[in-house]
Amino acid sequence: MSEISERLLAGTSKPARGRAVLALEDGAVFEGTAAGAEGEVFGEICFNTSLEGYLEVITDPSYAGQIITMTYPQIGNYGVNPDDCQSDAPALRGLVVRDMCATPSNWRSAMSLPDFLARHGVVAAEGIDTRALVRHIRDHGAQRAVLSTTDADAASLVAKARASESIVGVNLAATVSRAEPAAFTAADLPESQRFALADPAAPRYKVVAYDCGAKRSILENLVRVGCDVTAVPWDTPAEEVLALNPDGVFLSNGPGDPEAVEGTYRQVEQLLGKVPVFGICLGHQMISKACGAVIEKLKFGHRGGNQPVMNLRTGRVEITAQNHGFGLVFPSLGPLVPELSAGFRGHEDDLRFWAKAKCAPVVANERFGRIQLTHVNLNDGTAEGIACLDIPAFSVQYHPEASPGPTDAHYLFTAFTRLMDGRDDYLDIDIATDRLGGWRFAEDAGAEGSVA
Ligand SMILES: NC(=O)CC[C@H](N)C(=O)O
Repeated sequence: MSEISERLLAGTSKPARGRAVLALEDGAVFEGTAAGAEGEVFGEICFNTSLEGYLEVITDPSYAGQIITMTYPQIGNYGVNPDDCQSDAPALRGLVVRDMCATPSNWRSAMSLPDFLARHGVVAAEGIDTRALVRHIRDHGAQRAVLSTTDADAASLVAKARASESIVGVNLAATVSRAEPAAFTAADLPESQRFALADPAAPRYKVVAYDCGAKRSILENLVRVGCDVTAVPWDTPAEEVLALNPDGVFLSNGPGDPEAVEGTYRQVEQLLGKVPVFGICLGHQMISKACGAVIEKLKFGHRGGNQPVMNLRTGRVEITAQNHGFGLVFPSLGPLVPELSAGFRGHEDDLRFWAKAKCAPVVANERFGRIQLTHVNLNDGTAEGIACLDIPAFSVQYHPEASPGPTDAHYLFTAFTRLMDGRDDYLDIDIATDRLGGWRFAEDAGAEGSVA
């Protein structure tokens, strides 16, 4: 068993029993039964709509500071497999489900989910009316909350939620980054996934990855498309990164408020234009911040595996995995360039305008030249991706690595390799030939770049 798997499975704590109560700052209270560690935790209450993949959600460092409820009612059915984990410990503060399964049935499972949560100190509740809770969050927005197995008094808990710290303005990336640089190579790919995944491409690109709480599967996908990855701490000075002479720099996902991660985006300002850059989620927000953009807090965010996104350059729609609570305000990047923005009438708040206009609009950014809006969320018209046209850099707000979720957007990893190859058409990949890239049967489909 790998060192990481051992750490993930260590411990002997048993799940708490008895009542568990969730209280929100607006006074809403939900009662259930304890299904994880004993204790009392504070965090932002959010929901995730994935039908499966609870383990990837629980161990995704981007959930630091949050209490997550799953809309899918049965959680834990297939147990805990360390190879699916996205980091070596859960980062979220608490978990709320309708029905927790304590007796999983799955040949890959090493233990039950309640045992796993108890061992890692994650407070959890089951038996909560999660449909009511999710509707409440949708109507009233994400907010501060407390989940407790030690205090069952509603008034006391609501007061505690109101007195708790907001995640806004807090640098949570620093809490889940790494202390030292480390290589991530083909040797780090989990053995047990070989039955489904193609062998990685031979390493051709030296990539430095800013680790602001990177999901393992992102690093794995970079390796699979031929990157030799060195993961570095979130605030590594740009000069140190450039001294490594990389072919490209990758900016990872990460938790919390991007405004507070100044130690990363100040470095990105120095890197843009000097080396090809690709960012995912928080990484996309870091590129946006480096370009001087405004980032807004979304009402309740996008978390799940069924978010439709249109690639405005190709007109293709991808079903994507997402996890973010903040988003780029695209118009804040600069004024539109009329001759590159067909149907131009000025900036539109609802970016679905550009989907209807069949146009990927371009703005003139003061710092880095022309920037194109490449991807739009079709549910709510928010920005999901940008590409710099005068320097080699692009980013997406969503998760091409999925884990959990659909693999339609895998082509973006291939696109990064094409960017490092110096190709102007790096983003114009037909997802029909690359959407399964990396999976073993993709070899037959002729997936580009992702198989050896
Ligand atoms: N998954 C991520 O990288 C999350 C990005 C950021 N912390 C947000 O919530 O918007």
